Amino acid sequence: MKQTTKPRVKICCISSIEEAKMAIIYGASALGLVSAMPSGIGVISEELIAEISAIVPPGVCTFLFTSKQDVKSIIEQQRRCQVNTIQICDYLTLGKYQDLRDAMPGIALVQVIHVTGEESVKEAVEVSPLVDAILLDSGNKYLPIKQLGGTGKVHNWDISKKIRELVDVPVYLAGGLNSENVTAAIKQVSPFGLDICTGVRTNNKLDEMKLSQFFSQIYYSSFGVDEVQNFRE
Ligand SMILES: O=C(O)c1ccccc1NCC(=O)[C@H](O)[C@H](O)COP(=O)(O)O
Repeated sequence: MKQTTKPRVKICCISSIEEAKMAIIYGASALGLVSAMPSGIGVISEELIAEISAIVPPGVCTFLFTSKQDVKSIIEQQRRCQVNTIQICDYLTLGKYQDLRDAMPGIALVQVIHVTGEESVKEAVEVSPLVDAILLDSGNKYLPIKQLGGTGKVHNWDISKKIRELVDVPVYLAGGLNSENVTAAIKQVSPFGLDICTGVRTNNKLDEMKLSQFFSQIYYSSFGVDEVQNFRE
């Protein structure tokens, strides 16, 4: 996928209608709604996910983060939560992506790849034709208690860049982003989208000042990028 000079922004770990409204006002193009996970601080109930999802205006995507690995449970979860995008944070063990597509036409599928090393490149390239987007994060699904996101940690962006260049679907970059490193992230990886949780929060609550700084930084980062011509070709 070609580089993106002005990335979309997904604000994650949304935990109330007020947080959703704040993120949208500042310019979020997507909201991340985290359902049951083996670890992490961003989890909310499916009832609350459905409530938040219901007030999101057209043009803003609602991502359901799921740790479920079988398609039947994922389909049931989407029906309960009424989101328009499913973010699969682990890998599928029962069923196929096509089963999800058949059961949920119009619902976008995003597969998370936790970037742990060069092996992540193969993983991303193999899964990319089956999904609508890839999200590169810093979790570790091999730990005794899996970490599937919200780590606040940066991974190796050289690998992320390589993945972005090799796959034909949009790539979101996640993991430890904040207003201080986002310019470097955009320059180095040029992802389609940015995903942030910890970097815009204080004591687990969405922090308006950090949110504002993050969006301002992205706005300023998009000036002076000399690859715009490239993108237009
Ligand atoms: O935040 C959590 O508790 C969480 C747990 C398991 C999967 C996802 C989770 N959060 C949502 C995200 O995927 C984050 O937006 C992403 O990992 C980036 O997080 P951060 O490094 O904290 O910005």
